Amino acid sequence: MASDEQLADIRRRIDAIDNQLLALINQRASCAQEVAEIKLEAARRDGAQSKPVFYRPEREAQVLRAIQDRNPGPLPSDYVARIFREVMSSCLALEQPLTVAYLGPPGTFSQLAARKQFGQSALPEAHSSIRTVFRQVEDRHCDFGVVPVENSTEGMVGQTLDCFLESPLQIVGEVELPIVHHLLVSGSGANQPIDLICGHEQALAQCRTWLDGHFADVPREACSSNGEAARRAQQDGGVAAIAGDLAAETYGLVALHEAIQDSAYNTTRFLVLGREAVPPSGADKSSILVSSRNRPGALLSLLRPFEDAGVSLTRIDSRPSKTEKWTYVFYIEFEGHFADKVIAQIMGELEEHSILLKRLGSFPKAPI
Ligand SMILES: O=C(O)C(=O)C[C@]1(C(=O)O)C=C[C@@H](O)C=C1
Repeated sequence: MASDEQLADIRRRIDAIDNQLLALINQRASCAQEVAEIKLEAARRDGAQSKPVFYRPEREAQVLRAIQDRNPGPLPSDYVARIFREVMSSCLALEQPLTVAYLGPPGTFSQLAARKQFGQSALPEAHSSIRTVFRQVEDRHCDFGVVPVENSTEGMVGQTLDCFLESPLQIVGEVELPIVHHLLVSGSGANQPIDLICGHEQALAQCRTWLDGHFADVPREACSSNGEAARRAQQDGGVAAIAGDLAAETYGLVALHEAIQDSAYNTTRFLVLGREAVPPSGADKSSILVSSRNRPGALLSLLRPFEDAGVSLTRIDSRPSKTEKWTYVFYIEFEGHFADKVIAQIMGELEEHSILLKRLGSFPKAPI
């Protein structure tokens, strides 16, 4: 068979498969609509004042894990999972379009994290501070929120932990993003000398060695976000921004130098904020804020129950309590769900040793 005919034959097969996919995806969407009806009916029966929560992070995590486990290839499992994330995002939009507050302006890694968690069919809303993202969800202006919590090179984001101290919100998910920074300039500034480099303070820190090696004499200025730095570069050809692909796309910038972060493993974790607790998904983490009286062995008494029960801690950090001098609140993240018997026992023991114990939420481990 001549190659033209071979090509035409394969394309006919692809068309036939696409038709099947189209029919199946729409059948799936109809099922999601039926699920929505059942959720609405249940809420009416319970006399709920507000709309039911259609988004089920634990169910989405289970679907994505099952898809990855069963994937026969040749597509890699994380590609397949991303496709199914989008399918669920579209199905959910038929049930209820979600609004998601994130740390803006448009083009930040927080926006990218929101997209990774909720897909393209959610409605992202940029907000100017981490505190405002919390408030948007607390006041029901947005359904969910996405905020950064830690970076692999720069550590914890203190502001996020401080907000949890005062907020009734729950952690309902986590998102991990590899952070790749570029040195971006406006198209018109590509041949112009750079007289200022802007970036979020964490971005500047994450690229410090590279900047010292390549632009030691150019002043650096910290901005409120990478998106804001990109906006500055768009307006002024002499300004270069440190930001990622989404910022380049959003503000029409070009990369003078790509992937300038000092660590190849530079990763940021984000937390997804919601108003309701998430049931177990089968592979979960939980977070608490806990504080004990300032006495010898205090931290040990908070950690021992985890060790005795053989529960792995995935993160521990401290913040000044802000109520008393030299007292600290510990942010502890661990494997398991508050509904697990062993975790409930640990919480019981911690209650005895602590002066503050706040459960921030149990949530599915990031499936992709
Ligand atoms: O199973 C549900 O509760 C659904 O609403 C269906 C579905 C899906 O498309 O699979 C859609 C949205 C939810 O976040 C979880 C799953």
